[in-house]
Amino acid sequence: MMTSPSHSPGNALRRLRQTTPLVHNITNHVAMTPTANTLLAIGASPLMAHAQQEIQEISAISAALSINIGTLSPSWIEAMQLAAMCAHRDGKPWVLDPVGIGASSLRQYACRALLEYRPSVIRANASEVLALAGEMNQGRGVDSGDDGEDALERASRAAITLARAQNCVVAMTGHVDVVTDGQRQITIQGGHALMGRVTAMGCALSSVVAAFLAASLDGHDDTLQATAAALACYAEAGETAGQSVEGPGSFVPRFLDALYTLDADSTLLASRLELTDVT
Ligand SMILES: Nc1ncnc2c1ncn2[C@@H]1O[C@H](COP(=O)(O)OP(=O)(O)O)[C@@H](O)[C@H]1O
Ligand SMILES: Cc1ncsc1CCOP(=O)(O)O
Ligand SMILES: [Mg+2]
Repeated sequence: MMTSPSHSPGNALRRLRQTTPLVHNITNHVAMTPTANTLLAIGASPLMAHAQQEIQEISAISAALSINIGTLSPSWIEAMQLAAMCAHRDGKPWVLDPVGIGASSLRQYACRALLEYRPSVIRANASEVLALAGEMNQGRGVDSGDDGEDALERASRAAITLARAQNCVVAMTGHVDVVTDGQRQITIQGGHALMGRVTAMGCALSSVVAAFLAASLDGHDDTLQATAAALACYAEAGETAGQSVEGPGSFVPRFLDALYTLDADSTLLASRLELTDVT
């Protein structure tokens, strides 16, 4: 449960829909269209832009930034650094998605460079969290690895270590989601196994987190609460979509519809969250 009703995921969703925050995305080739559709479905406004020459102007009009290293190139890394620098300088929230960081030294270099600009949130699967926390883990390309209880416990500890080291919130997703700022931890239940069978679900979620930060940080929720709200909405939509589909193909449109029709008054949203202090 969240600490007070005013911090409920439903209220955060309502604020997002009322404010339609513009989210600047520098994301990968695979995730661009799914991410834009996902942001539109939940009620935010997407903008994809990665040319260095326009980053400063785009940054000036955006409410939040989402950077995703899924399909890197050297010129994109420079654009990412510039965008992260602008967000950091202007006090705007930004999210880093370290897709497949264990898979190459270019990805590791890019993340190291980007972490200099202090992301508000790192949103990653367990393999990526382990790799970023320095617990050598190559993962399986862009996907997560073991889903067992011991693996979840180990990855949760790594998420806490990472949150403390980077002084940010870490949102680690999988069959259970764990969000931590290093002192508190919120677990989020829900979603559907098919979410792991559709590409760019995590990438799009990172941008949804950015949208929730834009809508909620201004005197409403803190970064941990806003991130947990995003994950609760995603989990709820995923669970709803998964109830009546045959496979990944039909899951995608059902998921977009479920985000679009998500009921901000649903009591299920807050019940998905469990807050604990970290020892
Ligand atoms: N087995 C699962 N059961 C329920 N939800 C899942 C499952 N696998 C992934 N998800 C959900 O899918 C979304 C993307 O998470 P994840 O697959 O960990 O990211 P990525 O696509 O970056 O690897 C999250 O909302 C997560 O909760
Ligand atoms: C398959 C793939 N390859 C490079 S980026 C990408 C998309 C990864 O998406 P997600 O991390 O959301 O599953
Ligand atoms: Mg991912």
